[in-house]
Amino acid sequence: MDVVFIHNLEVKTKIGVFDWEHDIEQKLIFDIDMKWSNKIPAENDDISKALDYSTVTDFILFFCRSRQFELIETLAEELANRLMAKFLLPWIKIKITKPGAISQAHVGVLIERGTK
Ligand SMILES: Nc1nc2c(c(=O)[nH]1)N=C([C@H](O)[C@@H](O)CO)CN2
Repeated sequence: MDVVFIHNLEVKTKIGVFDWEHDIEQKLIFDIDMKWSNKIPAENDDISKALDYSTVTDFILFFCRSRQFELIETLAEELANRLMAKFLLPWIKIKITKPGAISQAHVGVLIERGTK
């Protein structure tokens, strides 16, 4: 399976279940893998046939700035739905890490949607 990935994407957004989190921005780190056939873009050396990771990144940044959730689970689910619909992705894996949440650990969620 071919993949286009965006790893270690840092985004500042309003996220969290507690009242004190509702008005501040916190850092999240996204690791995203998207199934995409890279053979045809490679054969044609043509960005229009590729899954453009710059365009996808811009969409993620826009989405995170325009929406607010309590759970990172909800953010992951909504983002997966939106990315699959907009870019016609058959499969996506999204990992979101919330580095400031617990000082002693890395915590977050990982979801996989679609058909591998
Ligand atoms: N599974 C989850 N657990 C927790 C979340 C979450 O989004 N998913 N969020 C919080 C708080 O917002 C926390 O990050 C504040 O530091 C707690 N647990």
